[in-house]
Amino acid sequence: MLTIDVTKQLGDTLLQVNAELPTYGVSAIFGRSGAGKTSLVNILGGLATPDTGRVQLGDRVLFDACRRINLRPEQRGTGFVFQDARLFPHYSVSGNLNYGRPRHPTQGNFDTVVELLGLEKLLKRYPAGLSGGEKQRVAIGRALLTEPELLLMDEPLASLDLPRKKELLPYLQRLADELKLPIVYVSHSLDEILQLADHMLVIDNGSMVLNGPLESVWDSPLLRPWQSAQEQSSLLSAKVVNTLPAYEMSQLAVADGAAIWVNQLLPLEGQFRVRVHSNQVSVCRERPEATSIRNVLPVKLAAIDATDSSQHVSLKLQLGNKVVWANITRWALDELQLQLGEQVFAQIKGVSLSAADLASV
Ligand SMILES: Nc1ncnc2c1ncn2[C@@H]1O[C@H](COP(=O)(O)OP(=O)(O)OP(=O)(O)O)[C@@H](O)[C@H]1O
Repeated sequence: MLTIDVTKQLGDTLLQVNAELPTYGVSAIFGRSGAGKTSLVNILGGLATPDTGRVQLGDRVLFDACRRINLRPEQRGTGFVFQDARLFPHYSVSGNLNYGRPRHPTQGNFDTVVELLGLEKLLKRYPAGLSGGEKQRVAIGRALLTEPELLLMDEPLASLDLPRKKELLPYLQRLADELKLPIVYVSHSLDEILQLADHMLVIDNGSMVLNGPLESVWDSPLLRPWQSAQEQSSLLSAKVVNTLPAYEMSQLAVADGAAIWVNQLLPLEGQFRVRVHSNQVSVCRERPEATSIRNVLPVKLAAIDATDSSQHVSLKLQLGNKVVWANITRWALDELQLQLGEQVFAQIKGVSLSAADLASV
């Protein structure tokens, strides 16, 4: 576990976080601009000192105010990747990668990292001739080659334009899948978090609001204020149980006895997280016949929540042991006279589930 129990006064904002993060996979730190995300990762890496509290990675105490322990950044075994790559301009890519490596590096590690980040062809080049995405790959490689026990990434995609973001994301996914190294990943993009994270900590105005496995945090009503109506969604873990190659469709089992079709051809047995946009879910009292919609699922109406729009409500639909949210108009709610606990049918358009809504796990 990475145990964080700290406070720090930041101007008018009091940063106050008491959380445990897993020591595997990617833990996202999410929040608005100015929430305290960077201050928190700086505390983890030893670049900022908390006023009170403790930070412990496994059985190593990195900071303890009471015991006056405060390991220096280089003693903590943490690698840093910032928004901007911060490469040394006068060193080649190879020189940058070798900077900060341990005196007795793990054999084969250099080649593994170079391969993982696709840096083979860049080794002799200099930072001035690299694209933003290439520079970030070198910065990530340099951080990994210090052989850290924890990798801290502070919005590594933030300074890149959309095509570069798309180019770098698969490398980050590979890192997340292949490295046995905990990664703390700061982001204000739920799209990025969906693709990369297993765990999520949400900070608002310095205070921790949510912390837990991605699906449970995603499902929390407390996350709603961060999502516009278009962004509201449910996250379901799912296994591919059937495919129709001729139509490039795959069926994912999302809950006990419930499966949905998506318009992507995915590997059988593959494990995915699928995001279902609440605006793409509608409800019917009776099972529709002869419909073009591929996904018609029996669900139970568990709650009717107000939204920040006077025209819409959010329906919490129990699908086996999972939850799917649907946004419908108040008009439809009144006309259908839906009752809590009632069984209805949820319709989800298969074509509404794009590649960006699927993340392999
Ligand atoms: N050393 C400091 N002294 C005073 N105020 C600070 C200090 N460091 C940060 N702050 C303030 O604390 C708040 C949190 O800053 P921080 O950079 O951690 O937020 P953030 O969530 O990373 O924001 P962004 O997403 O914009 O990078 C901000 O209001 C910032 O102005």
